[in-house]
Amino acid sequence: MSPEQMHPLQRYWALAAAPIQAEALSAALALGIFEPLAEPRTPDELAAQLDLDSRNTAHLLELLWGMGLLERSARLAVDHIGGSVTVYGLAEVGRAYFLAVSPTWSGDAWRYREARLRQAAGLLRDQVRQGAQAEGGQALERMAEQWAAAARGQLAQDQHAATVPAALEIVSRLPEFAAATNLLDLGGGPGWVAIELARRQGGLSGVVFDFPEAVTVAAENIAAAGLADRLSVLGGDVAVDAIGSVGGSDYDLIWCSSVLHFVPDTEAVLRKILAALRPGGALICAHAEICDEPAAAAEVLQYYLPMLMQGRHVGHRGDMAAVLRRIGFCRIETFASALFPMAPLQVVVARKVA
Ligand SMILES: C[S@@+](CC[C@H](N)C(=O)[O-])C[C@H]1O[C@@H](n2cnc3c(N)ncnc32)[C@H](O)[C@@H]1O
Repeated sequence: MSPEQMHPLQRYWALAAAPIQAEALSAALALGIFEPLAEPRTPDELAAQLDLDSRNTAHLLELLWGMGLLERSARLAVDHIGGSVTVYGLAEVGRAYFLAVSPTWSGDAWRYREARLRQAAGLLRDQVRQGAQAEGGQALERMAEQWAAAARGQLAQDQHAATVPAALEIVSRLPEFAAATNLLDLGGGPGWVAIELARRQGGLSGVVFDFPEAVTVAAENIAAAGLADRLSVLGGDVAVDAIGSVGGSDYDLIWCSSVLHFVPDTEAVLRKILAALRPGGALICAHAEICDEPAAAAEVLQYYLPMLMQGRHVGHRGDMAAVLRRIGFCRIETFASALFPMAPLQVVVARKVA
């Protein structure tokens, strides 16, 4: 049905109903419903296995099927007299992202996002009335610890499920990638982007820069991946500390995704990036920008409004490219990438003059 055929109130009613779908997924994760459904089962079989109410298990499975997480099919009844019974199994998306044994398991990342957004929604009214609450002196330290915890949890899951495949796709468009030797993954958290780029391109060495607490996680992952001879870590605050080099040589590729929203002065960090690149080197920056088209703007804002209300930076479409041009980057390309699970991100590739 096209949007013109929908009742104008439908999208607002859908907002009121969204917590039911969110809770259905939340309950499925909490009750461990996806694991047994790796093999198709009837609602009765599943309910018996997990000690659940049979009737309401059937209702929940029907909604999860409607949400695209499960597949539904008919199976001949055991006694062959009662015709067929309905069985539910995992759909592709359920198997890839919500089965705990999957390498792209994203259950914790989804739960984290859902809880954070619910919490942020609860603050919104007061933030509009009173503005952002001032953060105390311990704020940066606490934030660095929270990012380190994220690097062990939801951020690693996000990287395996989305950021790494997106990064591999994005660099495959870049003529510079095949010849790149020195990479910086700026604000790289657990470091999986650097690790997978290094695996893809055997001539690549590099550095993962992040808060000291977070890069210890990256260092562990690099060691476990057997790449400690090519990748190292550097801990610091990008707003104040130097961002290093590879063995004294400038970087020829800098990857920076979803980091600059968190720094107080984006332009200052971009100037630092420009200085750290060798002539002809490229920055790839993936980040959210607010679009001019209303529905697309709402899609971005539903995730980033809480950050804006805390006083963080989220620019409008084209802002980042304009700053990069102004401070001296050249050959700037911009495109939207839908390979990220929240709203599409803007990808800006910008080069230092050769
Ligand atoms: C949203 S995560 C993105 C991580 C990674 N780039 C990705 O796309 O998966 C933001 C990262 O930026 C790092 N970060 C934020 N502010 C920073 C700062 N001032 N200095 C160093 N790292 C920072 C955080 O620790 C975190 O790892």
